[in-house]
Amino acid sequence: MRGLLVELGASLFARGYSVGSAGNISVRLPDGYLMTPTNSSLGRLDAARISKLDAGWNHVGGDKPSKEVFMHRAVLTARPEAGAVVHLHSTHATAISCLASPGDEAPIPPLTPYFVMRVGRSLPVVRYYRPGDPAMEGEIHAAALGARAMLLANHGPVVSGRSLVDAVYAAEELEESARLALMLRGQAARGLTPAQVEDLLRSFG
Ligand SMILES: O=C(CO)COP(=O)(O)O
Ligand SMILES: [Zn+2]
Repeated sequence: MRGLLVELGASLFARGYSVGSAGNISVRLPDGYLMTPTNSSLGRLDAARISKLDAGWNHVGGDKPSKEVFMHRAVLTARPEAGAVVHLHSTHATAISCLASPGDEAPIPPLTPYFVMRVGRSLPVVRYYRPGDPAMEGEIHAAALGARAMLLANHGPVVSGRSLVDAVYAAEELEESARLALMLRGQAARGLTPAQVEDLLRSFG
């Protein structure tokens, strides 16, 4: 699992989904959690130094965990089926999180099937909190009860998945869908119909 985390972090970084030391990833284990260390670059994670937390979220190994441990705890506690959480500052999803009126439940319309299949029906926007602020935990938990992914206002996306690979795929799909939504702004785009969305959720949800 550590090797996969290093590989996927490097892949996200190489393709520009994260820059500098932005973003963090957590993975649920049978006896606790792995988390990327604070101030680490997703592009250069060291498998041996990845933070280990026990089942009570106490730091028990590796470097000091991400300052966003509350964000990851909120999602993984709200969604027992989730195996991993990916938080990025990917450009287009973050741009949408900065819109004055992003739309509370559908800041990105259902334009393509893979957005619906990987991200789901709703994408709440959680109000701005300073990075690492423990006060965000309650609202993120509440949002995660009804959604696999969310946008943090003026910050970026938080995406969960059944597995680490699923969470990464969903984070990538969210970013590309945000890019499409911005490209199509002001144009007469044809989104998926509610019936098409329901069909996708029934078939792949
Ligand atoms: O994205 C980040 C803060 O929101 C990065 O923080 P960490 O380096 O502590 O993981
Ligand atoms: Zn962040």
